[in-house]
Amino acid sequence: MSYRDEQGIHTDFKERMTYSDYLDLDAILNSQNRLSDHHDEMLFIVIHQVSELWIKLTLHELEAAVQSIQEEDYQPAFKMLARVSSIQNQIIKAWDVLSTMTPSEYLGFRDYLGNASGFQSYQYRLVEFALGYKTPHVLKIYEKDPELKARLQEAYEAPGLYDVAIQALAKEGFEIDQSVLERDLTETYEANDSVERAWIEVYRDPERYWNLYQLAEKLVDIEDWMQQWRFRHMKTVERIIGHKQGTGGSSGVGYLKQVLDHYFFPELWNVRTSL
Ligand code: HEM
Ligand SMILES: N[C@@H](CC(=O)c1ccccc1NC=O)C(=O)O
Repeated sequence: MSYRDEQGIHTDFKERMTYSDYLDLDAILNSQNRLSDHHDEMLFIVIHQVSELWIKLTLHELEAAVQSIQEEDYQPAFKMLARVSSIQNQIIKAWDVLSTMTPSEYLGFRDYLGNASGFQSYQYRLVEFALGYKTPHVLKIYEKDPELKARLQEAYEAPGLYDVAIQALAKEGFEIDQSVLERDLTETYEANDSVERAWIEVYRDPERYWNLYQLAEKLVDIEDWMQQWRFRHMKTVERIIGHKQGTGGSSGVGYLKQVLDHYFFPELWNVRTSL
């Protein structure tokens, strides 16, 4: 006879549940569809799929962290942001595996990729948006997919991690320019003196502003790892395709070098000089 356990779960449901069903492994493990019969295409697909899965978890954590910070519930936010950094560290290690692929091996199946490119990774754009980097041209790619476009548009207009961190500074009593507090969220965040002055105070007296100080350092961790990911991507691309044009239509390595110049949380880096 079937009955419920102390958590209200049916025992016959428990008996039916399996490892594969729970994890939907059929869907996941039947999604490595090579277009060529080149041995290394499997590596290429798997690296991208695991990266996208980690990015999915990153977004889940970032969205919840933004909400916690807005609610001034800092401890859970710190935990989630620490997890994001740990995931970033994990994805960066994937470049070591991918680098075992030589230029000749990649060229053996590159043509099959057509115009597909990491440039089209919408999850990567959602991370950039969550970090306040709002580049409008990336939205155009998704015109043909209204559902996806709507999700991106929403994130594009929403406050990012740094916006809520700056609101936290204002809630603590720091004088932050209205132009920042009421900024157009669809623009990429730009450095502001009142924000830098506030962070300087926080860094001069960490004990007094312990939550804000911890928050700042978590943001620096995330930006630091993000830059390391971008750098390893650029270098891996250089060792595999040199300065060839990208399948997405960009200059390739030149473009990837250029995005490295962008700072997500500029004042947190400036503060190091100003202190
Ligand atoms: C052989 C390996 C790889 C090569 C040769 C490569 C090459 C490139 C190039 C040339 C671009 C510039 C856009 C273009 O014109 O196509 C690009 C962008 C991008 N790639 Fe890769 N990539 C590789 C692996 C990866 C992996 C493993 C990921 C992880 C998900 C990834 C994610 C991205 C993302 C997110 C962008 C957009 C970057 C931006 O706009 O800032 N790529 N890639
Ligand atoms: N942009 C790459 C192609 C590429 O890397 C790619 C192609 C399809 C799916 C994911 C990719 N990865 C990252 O850009 C190239 O120019 O070779």
